Amino acid sequence: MRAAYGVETVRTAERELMARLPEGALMQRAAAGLAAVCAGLLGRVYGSRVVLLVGSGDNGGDALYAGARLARRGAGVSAVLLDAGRVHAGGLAALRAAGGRVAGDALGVLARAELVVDGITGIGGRGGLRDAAVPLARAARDSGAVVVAVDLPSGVEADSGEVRGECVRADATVTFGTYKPGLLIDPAREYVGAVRLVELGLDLGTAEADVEALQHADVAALLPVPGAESDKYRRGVVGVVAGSERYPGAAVLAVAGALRGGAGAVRYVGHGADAVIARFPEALVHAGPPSKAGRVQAWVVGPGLGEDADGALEDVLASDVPVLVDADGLRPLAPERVRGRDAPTLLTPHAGEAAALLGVSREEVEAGRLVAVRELAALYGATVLLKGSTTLVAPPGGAGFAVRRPVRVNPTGTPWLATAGSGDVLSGLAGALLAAGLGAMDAGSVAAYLHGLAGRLAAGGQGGDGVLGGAPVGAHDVADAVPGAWRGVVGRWRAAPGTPFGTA
Ligand SMILES: NC(=O)C1=CN([C@@H]2O[C@H](COP(=O)(O)OP(=O)(O)OC[C@H]3O[C@@H](n4cnc5c(N)ncnc54)[C@H](OP(=O)(O)O)[C@@H]3O)[C@@H](O)[C@H]2O)[C@@H](O)CC1
Ligand SMILES: [K+]
Repeated sequence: MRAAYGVETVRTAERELMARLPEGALMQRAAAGLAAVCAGLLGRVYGSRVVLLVGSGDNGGDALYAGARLARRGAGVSAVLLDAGRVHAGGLAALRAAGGRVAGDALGVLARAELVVDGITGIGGRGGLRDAAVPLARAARDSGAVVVAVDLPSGVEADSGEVRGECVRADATVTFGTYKPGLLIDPAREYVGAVRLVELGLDLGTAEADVEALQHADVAALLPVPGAESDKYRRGVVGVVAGSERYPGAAVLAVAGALRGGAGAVRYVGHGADAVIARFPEALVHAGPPSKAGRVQAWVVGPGLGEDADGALEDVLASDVPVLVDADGLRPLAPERVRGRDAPTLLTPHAGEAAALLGVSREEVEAGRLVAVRELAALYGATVLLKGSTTLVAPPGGAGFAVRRPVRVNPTGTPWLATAGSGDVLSGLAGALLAAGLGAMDAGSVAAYLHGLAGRLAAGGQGGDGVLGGAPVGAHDVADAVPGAWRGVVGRWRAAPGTPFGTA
């Protein structure tokens, strides 16, 4: 699990560590790690042209000490000081002693730079870049130099991933001690480039992470694997209420996701039965209502239901099993109806649907995704999966949830997934995992992880770190790629119990 901690937690841990170390030791660790990454990116340090953008706080100090290390190895290092009257004195002295200099013509040195170190602001930055810093951020971007952000790209909000106004666009970010939420969440993540963590020795052991991201090993441990005793009910039967005469395809895609998610069986209820059976003869179809369709261990309700959503939604919410509500199921959804349920509820809106539920604009949700997903989880007392370029999954919040648990951010997304029907596949996938017994947080975040990997596999390219290879795909391609994603995560063949050692 990759964990990201908010600024207050980082500062507390830093204070505790600093009290045990000689003065300045932490900054030297940071600067050494930063200089090493810069040297690696430059390839040849001797004779290179490096420009430091130096703000008035310790972020600027890191840049100056790293610049001193590069200057000692023969780089030509120029510091652009945002406020000559307020600069990290020790760092500036170190740079000068190593042969670096303060630049008079900021835009001139930036135009000739090979590498720019962005030390304008780190975790102390607030409210986007100030006016004096804006032309420097633009010149750094336009110079063609490699831009390395110190701790965070200056201008991003460390705790929320919001970007207010102008912001430095980095090719790489060297962050210290721990990841910060803003490095993992859009829109800020778009400005971060490749992230390198430099360990400082912070003790974050008892602190609660603000944001966490699953990694392959976490997902592999959570994926349900059938044993010899498994039957369809042990694997999980998922009910899918989706599709309509107008949108039968949503039914097919949600059922496809559910089958690929490992469901022991899928019960389909709705107007898309003929289309579902034609594509998936293994599905069990029913005319409805859902409560009369037979035993299920989780429901998925909403994709492509159109105007028919209300009755089926009410019927499903009255059940005592986990329910995933998506798409048209979200429109008529009253918070008290969800809060009153005993079994888990997982809501899976995209930004537009989340905006409608919160009564704000779509732009507001997209600009502040972490805040929006937490608000929805509090309003509904439910787990909320907010779809998007960095899909977030928030645990239920609000009254009765005193402990603030981390929001999960999905690291596997790809822009190729922004295609019609892709969300229907995700719903089916998450529904199957709910039916298999995963909690709503795990079901949502594991489904998002596999779905992202499947999108990348189907497209044939990587969607991360700004590199988008591959080719366009349809949602059905994504569903078809889920087994490959699953195999990739599990990563190794598991011997069936009792298999003699050494046999093929
Ligand atoms: N603590 C540690 O142990 C370690 C910390 N480390 C490093 O310290 C960094 C934190 O340093 P920090 O606390 O000095 O804050 P920092 O990010 O430099 O910014 C504050 C300065 O920026 C200014 N400013 C604010 N907003 C602005 C804006 N929008 N646009 C422009 N300027 C703005 C603000 O000005 P003021 O508001 O005071 O006028 C203030 O002067 C951290 O990210 C890491 O890099 C590492 O060395 C490892 C050890
Ligand atoms: K920075």
